[in-house]
Amino acid sequence: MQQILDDIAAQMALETDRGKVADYIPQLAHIDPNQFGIAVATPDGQMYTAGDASTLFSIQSISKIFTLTIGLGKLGDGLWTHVGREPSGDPFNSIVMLEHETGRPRNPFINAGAIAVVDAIMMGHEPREVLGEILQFVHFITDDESIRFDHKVAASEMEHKDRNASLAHFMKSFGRLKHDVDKVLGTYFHQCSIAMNCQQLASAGLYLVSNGVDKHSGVRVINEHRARRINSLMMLCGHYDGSGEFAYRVGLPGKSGVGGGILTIAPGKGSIAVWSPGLDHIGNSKLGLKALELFVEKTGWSVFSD
Ligand SMILES: NC(=O)CC[C@H](N)C(=O)O
Repeated sequence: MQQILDDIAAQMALETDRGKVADYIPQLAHIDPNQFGIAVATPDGQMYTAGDASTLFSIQSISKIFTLTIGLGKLGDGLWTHVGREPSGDPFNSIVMLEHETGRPRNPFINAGAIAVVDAIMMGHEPREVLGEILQFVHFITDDESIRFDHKVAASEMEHKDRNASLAHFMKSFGRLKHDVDKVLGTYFHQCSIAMNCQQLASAGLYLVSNGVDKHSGVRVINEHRARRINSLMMLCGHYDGSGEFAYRVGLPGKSGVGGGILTIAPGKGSIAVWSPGLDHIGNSKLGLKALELFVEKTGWSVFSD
């Protein structure tokens, strides 16, 4: 495994077409695109890394896996009255379907859906309390209390909130959001601003590798059928309108973020985190996708092969 990761990192270092760093969040625009990291965590407690696997980056939409898990834990299947579970085929920040579907977002991984999930888990509480709960959850699944929000990134998103604010107000106009829009957005932007490195992220994914149980601690994080369903949603919706391409090229549940990270789950085998800040035209990490495609070719880790 170590050799495989070293080979991938060496190959990625030679790539010249690295995509474009997200600049609609100004705080992310200055990040050096010449970085690449990969980490693999396995249920037996091993961690393999290569490249910039210990450099912190903004996990952005990868955090939507964690709020979905929390939402399912709190509301059970009641969560599905707030958000659907169908792929959208549209960009992550699209508003078009909301009008036809009475303000109920297609799935929890597009921005509108993640905002609806945040509103659902707030349950009358203040952003600070909800954020405390989200961070505590991340500390719990990583067993790492050093993980923090990046307040500068969150503030930068709040300053340029127009698109997400439009989504939120539009949903509220259909009576879909219960809380004050700015409070929901503030919570959502902070959740997206969590800074983690590939090692921490790979370790965070382990509960989805082992049917909802964190094998490190032996603690059950979520029940088995919910873990399976989160993986299904990641496979179908985790890369927005690039989900089909990701399934075709990688064949594993994965969730990307505009910080350039991708968390990928190989059920029963391991959790793979990759990071390279340059994005493709859809907003998914360009080298991240390439590296995962290589990884799956070399390891045979795919839900479509045994
Ligand atoms: N795809 C993403 O990672 C998008 C998340 C980002 N915080 C946004 O709302 O635009």
